[in-house]
Amino acid sequence: MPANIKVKICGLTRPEHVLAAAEAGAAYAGFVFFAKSPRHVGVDLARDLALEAPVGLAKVALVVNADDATLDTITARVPLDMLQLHGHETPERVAQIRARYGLPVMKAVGIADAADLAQIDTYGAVADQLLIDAKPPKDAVLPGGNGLSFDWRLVNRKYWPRPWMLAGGLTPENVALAIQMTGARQVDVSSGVESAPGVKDTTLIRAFVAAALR
Ligand SMILES: O=C(O)c1ccccc1NCC(=O)[C@H](O)[C@H](O)COP(=O)(O)O
Repeated sequence: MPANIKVKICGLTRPEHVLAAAEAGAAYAGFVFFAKSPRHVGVDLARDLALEAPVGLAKVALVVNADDATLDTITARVPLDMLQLHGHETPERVAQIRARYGLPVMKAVGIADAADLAQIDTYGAVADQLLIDAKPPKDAVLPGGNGLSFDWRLVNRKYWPRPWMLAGGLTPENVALAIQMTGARQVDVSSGVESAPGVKDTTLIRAFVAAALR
């Protein structure tokens, strides 16, 4: 029986790509609120995209070390189903955000080697979900969305009580193998469904979701 995989397409900036993700069978759409990102959306655009998203597509706001004022504005204006914290938020800050906004929180953890896996337990105690992503290079401008993968063997056959999503360098070509090697039940992609940084590609979105769900 095919596994019930959930797919998140992150960094969406255009309504046709939100629709393509939903029609292909993605479960989550991610909107990036990070000014240095080529995928950055302001609150007004994110609101329009979220309002046009088909019912059933969960809308996720990705923020990086956001303060309360920023989160107050985003959550007041954009209809959301989840917050994704992709910076250096402490476990205390994760718990605070979760309590303040009443939305499920997914905390990103960057993995380069086995020592990094401890974060999964630390943040698993306070977050609703975890995004297990490649650790960005030291000089990277972006803390995520760099199209880099980590050694999937690090998470092979591991069990964590919180739902988690595999991310980092996934593509239509490698996502099936990544799922098979890690046992992930959820996958997240950004660069791998783009024709250029920040430019999503409908054909690649469809191919990625099909490969993940097959
Ligand atoms: O995508 C961005 O521009 C971004 C900016 C700042 C923080 C995180 C960002 N993306 C994180 C994601 O959720 C990505 O989907 C995830 O890191 C995987 O990215 P990729 O390797 O490009 O598929």
